[in-house]
Amino acid sequence: MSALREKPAWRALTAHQKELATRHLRDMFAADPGRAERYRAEAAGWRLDYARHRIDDQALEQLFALARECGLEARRDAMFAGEKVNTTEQRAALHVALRAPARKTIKVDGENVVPQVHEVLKRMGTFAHAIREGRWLGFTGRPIRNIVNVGIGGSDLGPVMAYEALRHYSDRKLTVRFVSNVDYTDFAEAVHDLRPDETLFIVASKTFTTLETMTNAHSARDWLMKAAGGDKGAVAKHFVALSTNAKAVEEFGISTGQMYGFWDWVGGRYSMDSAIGLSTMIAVGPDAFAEMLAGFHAMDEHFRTTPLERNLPVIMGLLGVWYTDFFGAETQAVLPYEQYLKRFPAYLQQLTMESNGKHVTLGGAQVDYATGPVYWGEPGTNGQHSFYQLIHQGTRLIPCDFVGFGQSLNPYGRHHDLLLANVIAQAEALAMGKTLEQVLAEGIDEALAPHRVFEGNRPSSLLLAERLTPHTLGALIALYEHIVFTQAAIWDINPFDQWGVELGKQLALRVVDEIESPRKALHHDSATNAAITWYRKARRKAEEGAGVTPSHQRKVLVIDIGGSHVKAMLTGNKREVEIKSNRKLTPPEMVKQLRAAIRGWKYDAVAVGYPGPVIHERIAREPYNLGKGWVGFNFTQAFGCPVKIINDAAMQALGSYEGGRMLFLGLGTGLGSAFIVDGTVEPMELAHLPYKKGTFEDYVGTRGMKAHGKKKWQAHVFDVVAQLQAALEPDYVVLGGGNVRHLTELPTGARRGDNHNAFTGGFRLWEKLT
Ligand SMILES: O=P(O)(O)OC[C@H]1O[C@](O)(CO)[C@@H](O)[C@@H]1O
Repeated sequence: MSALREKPAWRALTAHQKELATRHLRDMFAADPGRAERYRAEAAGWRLDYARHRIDDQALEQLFALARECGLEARRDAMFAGEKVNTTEQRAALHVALRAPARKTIKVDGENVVPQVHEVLKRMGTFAHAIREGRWLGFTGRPIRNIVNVGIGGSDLGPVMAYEALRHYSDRKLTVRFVSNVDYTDFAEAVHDLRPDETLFIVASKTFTTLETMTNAHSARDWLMKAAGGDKGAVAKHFVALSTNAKAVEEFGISTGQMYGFWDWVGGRYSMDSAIGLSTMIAVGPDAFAEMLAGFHAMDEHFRTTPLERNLPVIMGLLGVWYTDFFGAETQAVLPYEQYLKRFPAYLQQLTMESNGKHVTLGGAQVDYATGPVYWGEPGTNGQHSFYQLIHQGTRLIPCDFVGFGQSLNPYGRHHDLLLANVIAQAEALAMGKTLEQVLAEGIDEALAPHRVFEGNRPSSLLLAERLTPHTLGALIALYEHIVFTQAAIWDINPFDQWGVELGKQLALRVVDEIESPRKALHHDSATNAAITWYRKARRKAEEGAGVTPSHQRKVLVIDIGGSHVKAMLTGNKREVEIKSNRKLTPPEMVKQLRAAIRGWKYDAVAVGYPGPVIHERIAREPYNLGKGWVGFNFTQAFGCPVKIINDAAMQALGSYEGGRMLFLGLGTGLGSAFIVDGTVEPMELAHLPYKKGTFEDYVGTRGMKAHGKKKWQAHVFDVVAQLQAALEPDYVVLGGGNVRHLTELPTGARRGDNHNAFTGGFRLWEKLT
């Protein structure tokens, strides 16, 4: 049995629950006139009424004892002190530092992080003012009016929720939208009525690698480029990034001057008050954003300093544990009676379920008790006409959190009275119910009476604040963050990691590759294989319907760009065409000359092997041995058909690939490299790794051959291959590139490549449908 179940308080609670399970809230209220007053607590503008819970003083005492036995206070203090409480990622979880006043000191690894936080907030404020005052201009000189936040999970849900919640306070001249889903419909609908020259994209991603966000960000850039006629300068005016990954942001083409950073000690779902909140700040202004942070901080301080017995997050967290572990409740409903909070339940789903959906303890042991419940909800009163039936008369116990405000932000007639009357009445109806006697006394027919009975005894919290303001919103969010923390402390789980999202992500990458390579054999379970096969067919049908050439009939023009020549070949055509290249060759010039050289060739798609880094099929850096203008060049427009770009070594590697784990090394002027594992190509930049007194390239590139002579060069090639074999453990190595012909023999485990394989690689690239 787990240590938790052995704790005295846990045992006492188990016993006491048996007693309380038989008692009705009706009776508890009747027997205890002071109940409502005693079971009420306040903090940071919020009033928590928890009298309608199936508890008594003894249950509460034991719950607080449990919290103490589980070391809640020490765990909380460790979090606030910047200790690495996220143990599986060896990180602090210091979202509380994001809203700490400038005078505070909070250290991570000995460094006070509060000044950095305020530095970023200041920069965000300057930028937000520039947008709000119409001083930030788009590529045609028109002011930015549209803000599109591109992010997902914590980089979307928090900003959307806060924008919706604070819409009343927002600048109505601005249009603020959010794109998260990899479904292109999300993007298409978000921008369909927007002018590109008035639109700012905020690419929000902690890691800047998230598939959905990067896919949408690239589509956003294409959308802008199309309108800006390929003018790359437009990116600087229309894109900012919110991230911890400066390198990836730069590779995408956003300068660090337009990046607002945060830190690895901010978890994605705890980040809406970091730079990730830029869209919120632009919408409501830096002052209101600061007010929201003050609300967060007020609740943080309450959680940090108030005794457990009067501590809102602790009380609510423990009540959640009470129902989850002692009453077997599976879910928790959150029901805001405030239309502006319509996205609050969705936001809470990530906060609570990504945090506490865990099955092992901090020490890695399987738990033998239930952890995080399913959070769900909708704004009232809408839910009343939908799922409340089940809460009132169904067979499940569903604790509810009702949220309401004393004043409406849009007062009119009786609307707010009706709204508040409903939330109060729902809490009462759930707790008190209606007995058979009461039903019969109303003159209801006996046969019908059982259908009209409400068992009652359904628990709920009623959270009330005077008015929805940035401050009360901040405090409300912090309240739930700390509820989650309290529960994690009891359950002895890590609320700050999210390994559970990884497997699906990995498999999706494998499946997408199989979908796009329709000839690839499938080795999943039979149901997965059948689903992929079904979709491959649907996809082909859609392509045929859209008049797109199906992959098996497609004619591909492959272009292999090198420092001295650009070579091209067409599907089904053995003839290779080449033009000269040099240090001045620009992409428009190359396209012009090449088109002249291949006049009469008909193709549906182009594959380009580019001598430099290519990330997500986009050129990431200008080439060393050619002219300028390659980054961001619109090849699709230039060739009038879809174009795929890949690193040149990776293209040759793909053409040389015969399955398994293959390391490819291109021995030429430099050293090209790529690794392919089970069909997935990973371009590499091994050339510049340190080797002897220089780098690999210095010894095995043409320069190395010239400096040391062919014999020594060959010895260096053998040595480099041996080192890489030891490090990467490929099944085989393919040595390609122009200089491979100078090798008199080959290292063990190596095969000779063929430059022609570059073309095969280009054709293979298009075997994957787009
Ligand atoms: O901000 P990022 O790095 O794009 O991540 C987005 C989301 O993806 C997750 O890592 C997993 O779904 C979330 O925790 C996070 O909020």
